[in-house]
Amino acid sequence: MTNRNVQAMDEARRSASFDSKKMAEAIYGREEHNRHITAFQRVEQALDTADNMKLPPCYRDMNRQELLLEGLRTGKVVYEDGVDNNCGVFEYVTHHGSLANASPFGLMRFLFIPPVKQLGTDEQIAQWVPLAEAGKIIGSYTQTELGHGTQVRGIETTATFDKETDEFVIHSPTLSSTKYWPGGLGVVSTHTLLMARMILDGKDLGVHAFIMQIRSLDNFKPLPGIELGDIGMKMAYNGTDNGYAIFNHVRIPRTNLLMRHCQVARDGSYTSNPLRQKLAFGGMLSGRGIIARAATFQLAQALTITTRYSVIRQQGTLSPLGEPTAIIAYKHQHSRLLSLIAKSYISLLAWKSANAASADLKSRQERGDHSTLPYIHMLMCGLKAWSTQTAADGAEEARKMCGGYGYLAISGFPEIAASVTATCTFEGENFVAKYLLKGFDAKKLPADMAYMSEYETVAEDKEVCCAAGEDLLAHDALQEIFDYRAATSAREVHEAVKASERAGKSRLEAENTHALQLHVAARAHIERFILSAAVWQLNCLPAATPSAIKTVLGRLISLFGLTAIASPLEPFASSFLGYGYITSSHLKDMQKQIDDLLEVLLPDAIALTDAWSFSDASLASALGCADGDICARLLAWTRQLPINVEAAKNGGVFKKGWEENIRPFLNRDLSHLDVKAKL
Ligand SMILES: Cc1cc2nc3c(=O)[nH]c(=O)nc-3n(C[C@H](O)[C@H](O)[C@H](O)COP(=O)(O)OP(=O)(O)OC[C@H]3O[C@@H](n4cnc5c(N)ncnc54)[C@H](O)[C@@H]3O)c2cc1C
Repeated sequence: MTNRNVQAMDEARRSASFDSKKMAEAIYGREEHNRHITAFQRVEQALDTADNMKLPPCYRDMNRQELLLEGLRTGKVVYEDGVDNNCGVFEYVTHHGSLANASPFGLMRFLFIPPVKQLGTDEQIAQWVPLAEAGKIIGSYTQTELGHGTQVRGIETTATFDKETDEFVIHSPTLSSTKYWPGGLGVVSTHTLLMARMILDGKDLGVHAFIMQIRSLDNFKPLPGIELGDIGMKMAYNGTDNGYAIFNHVRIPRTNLLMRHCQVARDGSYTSNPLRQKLAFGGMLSGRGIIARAATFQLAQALTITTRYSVIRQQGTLSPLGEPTAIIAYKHQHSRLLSLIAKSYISLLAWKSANAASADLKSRQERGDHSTLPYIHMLMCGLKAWSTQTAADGAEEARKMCGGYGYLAISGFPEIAASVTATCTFEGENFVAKYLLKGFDAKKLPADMAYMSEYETVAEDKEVCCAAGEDLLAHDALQEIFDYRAATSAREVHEAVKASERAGKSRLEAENTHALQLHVAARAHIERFILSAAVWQLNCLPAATPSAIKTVLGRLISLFGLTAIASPLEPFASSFLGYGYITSSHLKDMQKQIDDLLEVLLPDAIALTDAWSFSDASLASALGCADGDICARLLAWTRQLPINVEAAKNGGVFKKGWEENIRPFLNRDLSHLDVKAKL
């Protein structure tokens, strides 16, 4: 008997205008794609998750401790796979494609080794990095305190230098200085990279980074003077032990201060690079890039599940003959789906450009050139903020598009949506707005803001976009519209801030007064980067890339640009309308182009999500299996749920519930009431 769902999926796959494997090679690079596939296969074999008719272990009933044990089991397999096969695929993601800090070992390559390399001297790097890379120690990153999250400068934990013993004394002086949140800190890590205020001769020199051993490597007990614990269940990330720590005058060697950019000598004298603070937080740049990329993958996972589900799920009809219609055919469904698919691709392309710029900064810094640091800092903050917000909103939207089934744990959505939303929270600062204001305050606009000089005035500028009809699909035309919005909104808010300052407000107060306009200006500046970066990446594809791939990527870029401006569902669309550059006639034309693009891209939907190459096991979704046999999987997994297995053993009776509550409920004595009910 042919399976209708499998057949529908086959047809949807065959309708594509391009080969999804070739697309995968275009977005990942051929070698990386192969490495990615084989690494996931190896790990899924080792974790016994390759058989997709079996309920994935993450859906077993588990309490806090069992969830952590499962996180340790899987995290260990994944970390060891990386070491044994010299493979970097799982350095930043888990076997489910979440950001690596969802695993107890995941902070090591993400937020322990990179800052050590960035802030440590050559000897310190040689001492600590090989130990961490080989998994001989387990590292975490300890910054956030009960009283201090976003505001890192407020950190209260102290590291006071004791000249007598050549040691720093680490101490939590107040309740609010309790370290709270660090991944891996609660019960797993042996060492942590600690952010604490350095006190030398009674003088507070601000926040510095230290390496600190926190547990004995022999019996694993917290070292004397250290209280450690797990912070309990979270919305997601329950396979790892976000923890708390309180330090009571704990001594560490002076040489555990990371000393590439600052030094404390044996006699207690302090020297530092004037750029120390900027360089100290430079380690965060790569972290932000990693977060942005991981959030993009999680959005792509959610969209893969929803697209597959939408192809086989039939409800209602569009046919005059009353034949059932797959929900993907409904415009409301596929317009949201394809706009989000476009965003996921554009997000990855933009990340590639930002990552290249960040790598360029790194090599410049090795030659002592830090000139592009402020720009890259702004770029990474802005991209991270945009990608994580887009992914969190998009994953939630994708969940809703699967109706009630998207609300099931075994759909995979609760974990994806709840874990990707955390990426908006950590590394949360947004420097873009301040950067724009500084740019205008400077004598000459920085290079990345130079495009703004083409739009010198705000109120008097009555330019109107000259593109119309199909010309609005052109990337150049869209770029001009994005540039115009970014320039005018930045210039306008700068003038507003200046006016508030002239009226007697401090800069901080003025910025707070105009915070919403600043937010729009920051988003506009980042989105114009994102658009230009995506176009750049498209133009940089190797000449051998099939033209069908280039065509579809070009369409996704147009769809991204047009929907940002003209879709009624886009929250920032109105920001394009200022100063009459875009008129109602443009909007009408754009909506027509969007409609046409949606029709032409619809047959490519499955191939576009296949190209991300997520294995069934990594999606862990009964709705998202590649073959489309969704009903079979839903039912098989549902039957294997521990509650149903347990009931089946007792003839279909959920025994504990029956004995403890249901039977007493049904049999309760109602003789004191005048109740006539009798079976
Ligand atoms: C899953 C997860 C993992 C984490 N892992 C780690 C880790 O490994 N190590 C670690 O050290 N920490 C970790 N954290 C902590 C994380 O870095 C903090 O939660 C984050 O920095 C935000 O701080 P907060 O929670 O104190 O929020 P707050 O700073 O209190 O922010 C609350 C709200 O106020 C707003 N706000 C705050 N200050 C300002 C301002 N100046 N201007 C405008 N708005 C403002 C914020 O935008 C937010 O909306 C983790 C957090 C999560 C959720």
